Amino acid sequence: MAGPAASENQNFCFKDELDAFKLCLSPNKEVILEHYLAGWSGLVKFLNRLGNVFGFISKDASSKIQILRNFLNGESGSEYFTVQSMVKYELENKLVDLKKAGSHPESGCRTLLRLHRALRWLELFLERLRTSQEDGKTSAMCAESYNESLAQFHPWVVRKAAGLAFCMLPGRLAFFEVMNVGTPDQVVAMLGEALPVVTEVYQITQELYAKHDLLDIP
Ligand SMILES: CCCCCCCCCCCCC/C=C/[C@@H](O)[C@H](COP(=O)(O)O)NC(=O)CCCCCCCCCCCCCCC
Repeated sequence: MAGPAASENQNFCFKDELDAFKLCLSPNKEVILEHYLAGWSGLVKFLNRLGNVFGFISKDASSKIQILRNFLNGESGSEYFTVQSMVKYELENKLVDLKKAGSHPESGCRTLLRLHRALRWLELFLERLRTSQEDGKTSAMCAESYNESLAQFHPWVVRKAAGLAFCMLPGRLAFFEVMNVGTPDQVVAMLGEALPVVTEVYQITQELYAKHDLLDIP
């Protein structure tokens, strides 16, 4: 947005947040955890701008980001440089509860899997947003994306709460304004650029987790 509104919104632009996901792929296509978490932090920041009703969602995401940051800043931090090195390290050292929750209820692998599943929701939602018509309903786009992805991993009460929260989402134009990227055309163009990156990060992680049989860890 040009003019005075731009300065009010100065310290937030959705494009910067998605750029973190661009940074998170290393030259040999490994996922750099620090940037992956920066990407998620940006999304949480955006969610907080949408209002308090999303607080229970952003709290859960923040606490998972924090768990992973603690590993990254901890004494074995270098093992957590990429998602690939994290998986290798935690599996080799038996730091993951693979079948049922036991002595490692908050492993890096388990925690990242929750964010990874949410990234699929993001991918579906952004694609709907990108291709939506002027009168498109963000709440419906959000609910459809959720039902096709994350919902299958959530118990009834979480699905119910999420469904109620989605109803509070602003309409398409107001939503674009919160993103603070520019005109609707510019938002659509930005989404078109950002989506392939989100997709690639998702797919690389998905293949890694599938290869190690980690997609169902409790
Ligand atoms: C724009 C609207 C945002 C809607 C967000 C859609 C996702 C809805 C997720 C509802 C999660 C409810 C909170 C509870 C979750 C946990 O139970 C559950 C399982 O964890 P556990 O195994 O440790 O118990 N946690 C999760 O599945 C992780 C959820 C992480 C959600 C992160 C959502 C960030 C949303 C960022 C919005 C960005 C929108 C960008 C659009 C341009």
